[in-house]
Amino acid sequence: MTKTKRPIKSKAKQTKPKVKFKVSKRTKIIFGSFLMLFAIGLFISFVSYFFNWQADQSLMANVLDRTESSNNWLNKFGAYISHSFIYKGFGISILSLPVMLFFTGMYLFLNLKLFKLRTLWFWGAYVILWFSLLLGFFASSNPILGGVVGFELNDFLQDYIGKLGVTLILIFTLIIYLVSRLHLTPDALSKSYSKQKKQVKDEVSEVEFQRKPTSEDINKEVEIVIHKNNQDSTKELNVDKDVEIENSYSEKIPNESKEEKEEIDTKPEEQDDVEMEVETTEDEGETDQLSRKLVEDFGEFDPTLELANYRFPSIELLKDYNSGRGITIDQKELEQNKNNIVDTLKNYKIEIAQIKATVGPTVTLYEIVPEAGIRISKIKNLEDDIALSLSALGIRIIAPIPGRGTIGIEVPNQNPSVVPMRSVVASNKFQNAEMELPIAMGKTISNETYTVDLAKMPHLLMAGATGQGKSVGLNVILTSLLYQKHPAEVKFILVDPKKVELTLFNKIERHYLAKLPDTEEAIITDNTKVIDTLNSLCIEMDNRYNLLKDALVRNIKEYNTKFKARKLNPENGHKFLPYIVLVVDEFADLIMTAGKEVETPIARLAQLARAIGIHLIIATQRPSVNVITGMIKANFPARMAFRVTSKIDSRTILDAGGADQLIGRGDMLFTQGNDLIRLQCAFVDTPEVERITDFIGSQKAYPDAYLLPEYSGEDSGTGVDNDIEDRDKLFKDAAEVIINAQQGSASLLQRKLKLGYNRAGRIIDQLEAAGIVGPFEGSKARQVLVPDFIALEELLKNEQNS
Ligand SMILES: Nc1ncnc2c1ncn2[C@@H]1O[C@H](COP(=O)(O)OP(=O)(O)OP(=O)(O)O)[C@@H](O)[C@H]1O
Repeated sequence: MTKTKRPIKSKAKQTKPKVKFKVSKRTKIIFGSFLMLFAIGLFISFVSYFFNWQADQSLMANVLDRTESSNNWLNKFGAYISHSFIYKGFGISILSLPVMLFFTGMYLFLNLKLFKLRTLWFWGAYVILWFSLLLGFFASSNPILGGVVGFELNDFLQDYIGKLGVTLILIFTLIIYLVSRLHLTPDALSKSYSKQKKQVKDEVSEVEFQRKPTSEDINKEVEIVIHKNNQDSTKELNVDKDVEIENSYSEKIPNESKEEKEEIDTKPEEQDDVEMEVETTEDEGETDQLSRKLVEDFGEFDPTLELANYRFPSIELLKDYNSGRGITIDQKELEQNKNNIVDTLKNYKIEIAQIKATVGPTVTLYEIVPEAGIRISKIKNLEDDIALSLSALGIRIIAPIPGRGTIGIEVPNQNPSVVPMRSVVASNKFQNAEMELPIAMGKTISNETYTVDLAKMPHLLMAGATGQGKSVGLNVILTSLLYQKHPAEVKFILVDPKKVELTLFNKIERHYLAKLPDTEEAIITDNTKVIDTLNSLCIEMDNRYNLLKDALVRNIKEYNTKFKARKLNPENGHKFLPYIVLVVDEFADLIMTAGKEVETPIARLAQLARAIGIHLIIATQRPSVNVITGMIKANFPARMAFRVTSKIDSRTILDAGGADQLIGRGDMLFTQGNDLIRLQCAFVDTPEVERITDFIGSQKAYPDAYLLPEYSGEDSGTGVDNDIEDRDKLFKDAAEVIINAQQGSASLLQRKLKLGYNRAGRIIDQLEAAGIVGPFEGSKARQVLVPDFIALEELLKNEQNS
């Protein structure tokens, strides 16, 4: 996308340089050197004027007389020009003029970009005028300090606003200069103070470190290295520390010096070549400069600022089901199972070389290494016999375990332990997860917390027979996100045809939920609303793609980074984009009632929405092929299967058996497209979710839920029908806005009346039908056919009468 866009942009600019660079390089060098020399001459004559100005006063009347001479180092010319600029002009502040001229000359001489001089000249003139006014105010008796301009200006101003007024003007204009030119805001001052303090501190501590590393330093070192590099030994520390210091050093400096470096790098190129490349860099330079300046002034854009005081729910809101008890290992049970497995296999003449057990929360994995020459398929076929001999449900044989070279037999524990949500949320793995949308799903068979990134999945299909843990699973996903993501960063769209499962999330509507404009409830329980919402989400997707295209980025992460760095202008429609997670409970129900109408937008979203941060989670009790169609399945690589009732269902959801042999209560199989992992889903109960949503709901919220674009069905939007009854409520307001601005555009209505794109478009159509705006004219705004409000009133009155 980037590659194709750039040439177009530069092509458009190709016409410009021809006009801009008409002055040849040679002319520039000649003119530049003239300016520099002239500036030097001017400076010399100004300086010498200060010593001779009184003597030269009398000379001014007959400058052209050859017999007269002046003490000015540039003789009569110097005396005359200095007199005009200093005495009759701006006083000593005019000394800046030769400096500015010199720089201009230098820029021309070196063929640098002249646009940078605009600021120099503007602020140079500002300084000259300000000093002239200041010196005219304080030193009016000495005419060469403030010059005639300074004196007269003071005189003029004092006649109207008095001395105090002039003083205030001087102070105010000084503030303007300090803030706008030197960026000296109180914030910046305190920042630079603390930065300097930190730098001094760092230097001191570095010196101390080099002199004599204390034990504390070494500890710190260990921490840092472990953080960066997971598998290191203490011996390597010193080496790593060096790397560390170097890294931080080179990380610290560049931000500013990078700029310089870039400039230095580009210089030689610029001198040699005035073609396209020069233009492109100039363009980028300008945007970069502007965004850098904005970031310097205001810092990076912080999407969480509107709810800056938002507090994340604390872990205390979750219950500790095991209250300190870990997984209990029943040695007797382990021994018994082992013997049973060995004996059963022996009955079929399968000798075992080695056996090892890993105890998980719900199942124990026995890994066996059979004697050489035993066929794996033979063991696989004994699944039922082993189950019988162990008299246990839910035995699963994994032959072989990928990557381990062993055969696994999963045997359910007699006393399975619950995996509390609290324990997974508190785990380091989840807390330090560097993921966009981290989810703490539960624990693996080896009792490790299992976290996944929803953004990477990118969509999840969830199935399980009734009562096997789907709703708990959905709550685990949602609460994981609530524990990690600020309301500005993620929004949920919840579809709950059962009307009971997700209602608790109603309380966080204005924090975390997204909904269609003009709807009361954010949680969707009505199937027709689902269709509207899905279509609206498709519009949101298209809008987001346009924004991404415009920003020349490939995905939402890059887009948001660019937006935070203030490189995207909000006035062009750019905004921080939160992730959107659509959760559909009971998908089968939806497909039964709405069929294709739901399937098409879901499939479309699933195919395209990953890059723009829309992720789908679909849960169903009945994973039959008419519910999870091929089209849907192909676009949902991540699957989460709780216990299902038949092998066929397991195949539909996982493309493999196994889900029918799970033991329920959160026991599940999870795949992201490759390996199947058996997990025990974390458990979060309704009262816990309620506590979390209460906690969030009691805090300050946004004025409304995140509004999705309006979608109003297929029959609206395009037809131009002048039916007064059917007109939008805001029709008249919209007409007034359009007439006031004399510009017929939907985006104007969107901005002024805060409408969705579709609604604004529909109103424009109605305005066209009513004869208030003209027809669509491509990229141009529509013509406004009504000149003023009186004409509008008349038109509307006539309509009503007719
Ligand atoms: N991860 C888990 N750990 C322990 N127990 C669980 C877990 N998940 C579910 N359970 C138990 O199973 C019960 C039913 O779970 P859940 O309500 O999630 O089922 P479901 O699949 O949503 O059923 P339905 O489709 O009928 O709504 C829970 O009340 C709980 O007792």
